[in-house]
Formats: sequence, C-alpha cells, structure tokens
Amino acid sequence: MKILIIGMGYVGTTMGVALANTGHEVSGLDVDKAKIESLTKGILYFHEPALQEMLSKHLQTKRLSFTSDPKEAIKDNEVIFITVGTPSLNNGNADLTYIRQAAEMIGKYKNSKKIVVVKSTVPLGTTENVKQWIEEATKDSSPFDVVMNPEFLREGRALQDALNPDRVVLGSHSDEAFNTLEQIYSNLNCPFIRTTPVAAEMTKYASNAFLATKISFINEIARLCDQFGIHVQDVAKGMGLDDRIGGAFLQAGLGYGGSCFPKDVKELLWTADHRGCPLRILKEVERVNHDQPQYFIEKVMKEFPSLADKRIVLLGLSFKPHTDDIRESVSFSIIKKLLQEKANVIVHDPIVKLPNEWVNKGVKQINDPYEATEGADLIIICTDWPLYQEIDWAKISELVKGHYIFDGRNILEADCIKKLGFTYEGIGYD
Ligand SMILES: NC(=O)C1=CN([C@@H]2O[C@H](COP(=O)(O)OP(=O)(O)OC[C@H]3O[C@@H](n4cnc5c(N)ncnc54)[C@H](O)[C@@H]3O)[C@@H](O)[C@H]2O)C=CC1
Ligand SMILES: O=C(O)[C@H]1O[C@H](OP(=O)(O)OP(=O)(O)OC[C@H]2O[C@@H](n3ccc(=O)[nH]c3=O)[C@H](O)[C@@H]2O)[C@H](O)[C@@H](O)[C@@H]1O
Repeated sequence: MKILIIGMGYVGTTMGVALANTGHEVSGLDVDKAKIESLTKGILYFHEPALQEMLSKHLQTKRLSFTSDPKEAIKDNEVIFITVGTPSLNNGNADLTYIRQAAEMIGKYKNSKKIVVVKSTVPLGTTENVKQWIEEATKDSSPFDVVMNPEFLREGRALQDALNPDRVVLGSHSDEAFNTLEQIYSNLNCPFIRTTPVAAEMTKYASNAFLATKISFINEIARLCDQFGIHVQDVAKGMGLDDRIGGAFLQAGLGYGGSCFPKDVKELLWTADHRGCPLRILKEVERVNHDQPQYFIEKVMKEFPSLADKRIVLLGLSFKPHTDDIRESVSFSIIKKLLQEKANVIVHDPIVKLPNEWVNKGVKQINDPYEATEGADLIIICTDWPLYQEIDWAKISELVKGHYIFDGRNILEADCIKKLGFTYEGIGYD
C-alpha cells in the first residue's frame, strides 16, 4: 500500500522504516528540510539501534523516500499518518499547533479519498478536531476517514517495538478505515483493538501514566528501603515475579525523563483538572518524580556538605541508554544543582555531545571514561548505559582522588565496588 507519513521525528522515521520493511511504499514528509536532506542521503540524524541499517536498505529497495513537498505527497497517497510533535505548553496542556498545521495541510491539498491516521499522542477529543480542521481547510468533496492509532514504542528499542508491538489500538467510527489499517498491519502478530477515537487517545495517556506510576511507586519504596537498609532491587524482584504485578518498570533510580512521560502526565493532569475530575494519584506520581533528583543530591551532600570546587564526574547525559535524546533528561537537573553548589562538573556520555549552553556554563565533556574520572573527588551515575557496568572500575579506583560513587540508576554491584575501596551509594541500595 502507498503510505505518507507527516513528521520525520523519532516516531515517524521509525514507522516509515518499519512499514517499508513490511512491503509498503512509504513517503516521509517533514517541514524541516535539513532532516529530509539527511534522510534522503540515507543518514539517520539521531541515534537508534538497528534503524540506520534498515533505512539504508529500504532506500535501496526504493520502498522508502522522503520529500518536503506536501502538495505532491498528499495527492499521491490515500493513507496519511500524522506523527508530528505534541510538546507541552507552559501550563501543561499539549501544544496542538503542529497537529493543526498538518491537518490543514491535508485539507488544503486533498484531492481524493483519504484515510488520515493520528499517531501522535494527542489530548482527548483531538482526533475529532483533526477531522474538523481538515473539513474546514478543504474545497475537495471526496470522503475521508480519521483514525486514532497511538504509538507505544520506546526510544532505544524503537525499531524492535515497531516490528513487534504488544498490541495495536485503533480508534475510529469507520469499518472501512479499521479494515484498511488492519491490512496495513497484517504482518503483526499481536492483538488488535477496535474502539472509538477518544478511547484510543485515553488508552495512550493511561498507559504512559500507569508506567510513570510504577516508577514513582518503586522510587518511594526505595526511599523507605534506604531507611531500613533494604536493597530495593531485591524487593522489586520479589514483587515482579507476581504475574499480576510484573517486573518491568520497577527499576528505582533518579526518576523518569524523556520527551513523553513528563509531558503526557502533565497533559492528562491538565485535562482532568479542567473537567473537574482531578487525578490525585497521578499528581503525587509527578511530585515524587520531581523530588527524586533533590533526594539524590541530598544523599550526596550528606557525604559532602560542601560541593564547592569539588571535581564531580557525571556519567550519562541521555534520558535513558541507547538513545541520544536528552529531552527532559534528569542528568541536566542534577548538573544544574551541582553548578548551584559551585562544583566543578565533568561529564561523559558514550554518544551525546554536551550542548553549548552547558559548555558556556563551565561544564566540561571528556569522551574517554578513564580520562574523565582522573582526579575526581566523586562520581555520579545518571544514565544506565551498559558501558558503565563494563568499564574497569579497578583501573578507575587508581585514577580518582576521592573514592565515592553515587549510582543514580543502581547499576553497579555494590559489594564489588566497595571491595575496590569506594564508598558506594545507590537509591534504596548501598
Ligand atoms: N519519541 C517517542 O518515543 C514517542 C513519541 N510519541 C508521540 O509521537 C509524537 C511525535 O514524537 P517524536 O517523533 O518524538 O517527535 P519529534 O519532535 O522527534 O518529531 C516531530 C517531527 O514533526 C515535524 N513537523 C512538525 N510540524 C510538521 C508539519 N506541519 N509537517 C511536517 N512535519 C512537521 C518536525 O519537524 C519533527 O521532525 C508525539 O506526539 C509523541 O508524544 C509516541 C510514542 C513514542
Ligand atoms: O509515549 C512515549 O513516547 C513512550 O514513552 C515511554 O518510552 P520512552 O520514554 O522512550 O522510554 P522508557 O523506557 O519508558 O523510559 C522512560 C524513563 O523512565 C525511566 N525508567 C524506566 C523504567 C524503570 O523501571 N525505571 C525508570 O526510572 C527511564 O530511565 C527513562 O528516563 C514508554 O515506555 C513507551 O511505551 C511510549 O511509547
């Protein structure tokens, strides 16, 4: 089938590659010409495991192409996915500017029957608005359907998730649209759910909100574990083996970051408040997450009442491993607090380049982990990159000045690290 995807970000690019891989003929459209230029040359402009290889492959099979020309792209394709961003406004509400622009663009250039699929995460009721925005912008009388089809992939394993999702949720009022989407996804071996657009929108927000809740829940339990000298990992393992609970998303640490959980939790809270139906549990989830970096810094400052002029090496800048995405990364909340305490901050990340804004504030990046840790007074781990488990901590113990490790992701074996002479502190783990 011929498919157009509007918005070549993390989701749109991954989807495009995955759909091309299942035999569809996919065009990717973006307003950002630099992204289109890069993708057309076969260069993935962000880091995502395995995606580069498959992008190159499907440029060669010619099942994947990219364009900046909305008129031709919309005319040529009957099925159009929208994967543009829905960032937070200052009040927490999602900014629908890009969604509306995409809808109006479809309306403007639409010349025949279309199925428009909203893949972006959009607030309750938005899919109906998309329909209206297309109608208002079009002179063309041929029919069109709108479907809400939320995306559940995770960064760092986006392609794997796109090729093997746990479920496909489709929200529409049209059987024909349901059938077309099921045909597009016919190679996927997972349950399909047919529902209304607004229920599909809610399913996406409720899923992210629930996962965020698991994280804040275990982080609070970890704080109590700290009080009693309990290893929270042991507790999470014991809980997770119960099928009704499940072991995923019970990794205590610095809290959740990224481009989605923080923004989607805010949006759902905003919507609930404005309907007079506040979500009390979710409010606390957000509060616990907000306080988690401060809780961690307080642990550090118990050992170091003054951080002024201390050489602190911070490991990990991305919001999670296997991605170069730093949107809402907790690492930067930690760096900010360390700078407020007048510390001397050195950072390391296997793939992220420190943005200039932070270089200008005096933060220094060193690309070799051994060179970075040389002369350190203390080390802070912010991202659970496997590299930080694999590096030679015995060698590092000979390079540092002070033997202190604060592990914000609980990734090191405390006993082994302590044997090397380090004082080790995790979260709910020491
Ligand atoms: N990043 C993720 O892991 C996931 C994101 N989502 C949701 O998917 C949506 C997209 O997220 P990302 O891919 O991370 O965003 P992104 O910011 O990486 O990409 C969005 C792209 O849309 C483009 N764009 C904006 N307006 C446009 C227009 N009128 N026409 C053509 N292109 C336009 C931008 O230039 C950008 O390249 C969001 O709603 C997000 O919440 C859902 C699941 C996973
Ligand atoms: O809507 C979205 O954009 C996506 O948001 C999350 O995916 P993502 O943000 O890529 O990454 P996660 O693996 O969920 O991690 C999010 C944050 O939670 C943290 N986390 C995760 C799991 C855990 O046990 N503990 C924990 O602190 C991570 O370090 C990271 O900062 C969801 O997992 C996806 O299903 C969803 O599609």
